[in-house]
Amino acid sequence: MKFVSLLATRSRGTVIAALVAGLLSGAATVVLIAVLQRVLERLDDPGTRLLAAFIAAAVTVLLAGAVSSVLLIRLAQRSIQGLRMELCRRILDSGMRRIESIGPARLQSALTDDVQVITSAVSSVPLLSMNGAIVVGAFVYIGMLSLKMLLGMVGVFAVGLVLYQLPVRRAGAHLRRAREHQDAMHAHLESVTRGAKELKLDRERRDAVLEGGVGATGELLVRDTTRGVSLYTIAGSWGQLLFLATIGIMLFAGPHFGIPADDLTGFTLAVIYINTPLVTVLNLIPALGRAGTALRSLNALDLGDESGLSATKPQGGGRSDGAALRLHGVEFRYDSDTDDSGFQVGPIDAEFAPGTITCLIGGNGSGKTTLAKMISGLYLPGGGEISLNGTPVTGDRVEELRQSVAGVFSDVHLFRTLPGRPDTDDEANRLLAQLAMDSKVTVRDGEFSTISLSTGQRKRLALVSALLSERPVLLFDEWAADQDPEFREFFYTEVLPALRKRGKTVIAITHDDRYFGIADQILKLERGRVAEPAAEPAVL
Ligand SMILES: Nc1ncnc2c1ncn2[C@@H]1O[C@H](COP(=O)(O)OP(=O)(O)OP(=O)(O)O)[C@@H](O)[C@H]1O
Repeated sequence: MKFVSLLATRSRGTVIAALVAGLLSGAATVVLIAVLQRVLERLDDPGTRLLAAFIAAAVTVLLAGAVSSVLLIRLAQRSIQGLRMELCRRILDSGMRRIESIGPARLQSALTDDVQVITSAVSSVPLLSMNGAIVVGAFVYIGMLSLKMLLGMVGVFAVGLVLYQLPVRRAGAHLRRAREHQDAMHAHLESVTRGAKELKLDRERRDAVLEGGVGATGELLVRDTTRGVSLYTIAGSWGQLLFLATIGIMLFAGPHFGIPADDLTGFTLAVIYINTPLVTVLNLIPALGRAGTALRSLNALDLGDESGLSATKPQGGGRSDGAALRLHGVEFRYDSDTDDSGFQVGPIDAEFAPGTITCLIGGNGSGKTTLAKMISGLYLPGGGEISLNGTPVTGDRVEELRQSVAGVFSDVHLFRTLPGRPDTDDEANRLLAQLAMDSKVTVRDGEFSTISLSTGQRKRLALVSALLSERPVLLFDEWAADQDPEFREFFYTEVLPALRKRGKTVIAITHDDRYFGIADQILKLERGRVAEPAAEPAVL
């Protein structure tokens, strides 16, 4: 039903128009079969009226069917696009923590596999409706010939339908399992593409990923998909069997129930006429079953909804010199999947003033990135309060906080297009020259000419993007870790002080103790808490 509403909610008018055209095509089918039967009864001289009726009915069947199909094709394509947009919106409206815990493999699988399966099913709807209209039309015609025949036929089909449900249910169960294997397969495929270097250097691991991962999961996937689709196909071949059974029963038993020979001829004509449409409909049902499973899987994506936080446009934030951030007892907890250990960052009290540089330091896993995600509004603190320019960040002010921060995280995604004003090309090219990237990359119409670069070079482009965004708060998560000594020095002694001079609030997560001296404040984390007493900035 979800599948039907997927189409119906897009455009009620188009659905109704397609339905009316489909009904017209079905009604014309009734007329067409009736005309054919009359012609067969008077083959010697059918007459021009029957010829005209035949042409009119045939043209109406084709035209109305085509109109219905075209409307449904448009509707189907719109539905697919709507579904894709809705899914992307749901992902982006979801909390960062949710996105991280669902993981890229599952999200990728939803955006590609599930949407693809639904796409192919939605694309088959026009064919389904056209053939469905013919089948319904033929049923109506049989009913008009004789109610007894219709009841007999409906009876046979009802039994068939009940029996049809048995394999269909089992098929559904197999396809649901196949869907789970598909998620696991995505994770293995990601290991192959992203971990190609490591796998080439480690034969044992490569075999494990190939045989134990892709191979083993692939076998399960093949098994369950084959069983599911085969069962659907077997169920579909019931159609053929029902056909023969219906014709046989009617032709052999009909005369004993007083059904005239002419009606039996009309009946046989109608049943043979719907052979191909019926088989088409039955063959398309597996695709609908798979789409149902995919839709359920998409709905089961527990993405949550933070859209309320970004519903209103931020009042302040955006471009300004700097922003005053204050943390009061903020904390965040990662819960463990297996036990109740988890990891807690905070409660933390801290202040970040405009025109200052804060170095956020501490050992690996001490909570620096987690704190940075709270500071930038990506993680909502489980307790405590963040204030931005003296106003507590609650509810829809979270978006204001997010839009105030330009963050370059260690796993930064580099976009080819630059943020901000359209006239930034000159400024961007000047920054590229300062970062010694001008021989490799240029900016034109707000786009980098290339982003196929080394890790350190890509980080420099990410820095250019962050600087151009003109946000009041700049947050760097170990930006210099991938840079050569010369550029490390440049970053700490030129870039950061220049930002401070412009009044920006600068927060740099760093392990580079050589440069701690540039900081106005050093915040050291140990096991998620600020180390006491706070370390004093060393003098350069
Ligand atoms: N995605 C996650 N899921 C569950 N726990 C996490 C996750 N990310 C971090 N943690 C927990 O939080 C702790 C702090 O991680 P965080 O990334 O904030 O540390 P960090 O100080 O930035 O470390 P590093 O210097 O290595 O980057 C980790 O030790 C881990 O226990």
